[in-house]
Amino acid sequence: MTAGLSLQTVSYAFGAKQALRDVSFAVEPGTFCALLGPNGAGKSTLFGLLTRLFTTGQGSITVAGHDLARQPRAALARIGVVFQQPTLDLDLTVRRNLLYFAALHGLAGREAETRSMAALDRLGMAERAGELARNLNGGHRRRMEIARALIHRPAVLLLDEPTVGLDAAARFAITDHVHGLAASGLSVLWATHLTDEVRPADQLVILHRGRVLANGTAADISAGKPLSDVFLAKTGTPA
Ligand SMILES: Nc1ncnc2c1ncn2[C@@H]1O[C@H](COP(=O)(O)OP(=O)(O)OP(=O)(O)O)[C@@H](O)[C@H]1O
Repeated sequence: MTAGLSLQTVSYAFGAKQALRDVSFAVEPGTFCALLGPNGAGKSTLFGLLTRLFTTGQGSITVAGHDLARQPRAALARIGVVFQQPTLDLDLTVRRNLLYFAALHGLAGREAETRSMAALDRLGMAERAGELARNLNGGHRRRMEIARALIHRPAVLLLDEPTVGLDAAARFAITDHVHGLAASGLSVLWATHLTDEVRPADQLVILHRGRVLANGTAADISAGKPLSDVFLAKTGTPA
């Protein structure tokens, strides 16, 4: 069992539509894992299961050693999530947004303040703490959401296509920051359909039609070829 994230033979169906089939992989602490799949591959369904938006009786998921079905509170307490759709209060300052989230985790006073500022600092956002969220550009709003997801000190960070809608510079900055978070010990699961967000040393899980087609380091899977070519060959779909 890993201290990070582990899935064993996880399946899920929406009625007759099988969205995930026997999905198994683990993300160790200190690892950036890119979950690469075309639209409809099952990435959002997987995130729904990891956050208990849905539950399944097929297979098991553990987070930092806690079984998600049997110890959901303990498991969810170790997960930080950045959803595809932004969920910020634009009329509050950056700092207030984080403090509200800290309160949801039972943190208040100086502890909440210290953790919020530390999380902002990790994302290079400390000097923006007093600004209204509305006045930030898309990249900085995303960074703020990532900072917010770190306040309760999760072991596992989930990000569902976090760079959608951002320009190239903001995409690069965020990808870089999150690689840094993985290097500092987090297990990061980063869902994307963009091969250029994956680095050779990253763990790569290719998901297609609900199945894991490959799981290894990106360098091993691409074997010297462009990852987009490998992806096309494996899935029949351009990345
Ligand atoms: N509520 C639902 N009811 C029925 N089928 C669904 C539902 N949600 C998703 N699906 C189907 O399950 C499969 C996996 O969808 P999912 O949204 O998880 O893929 P995805 O990889 O996240 O794609 P995207 O990048 O478009 O969000 C798809 O075939 C999709 O049509």
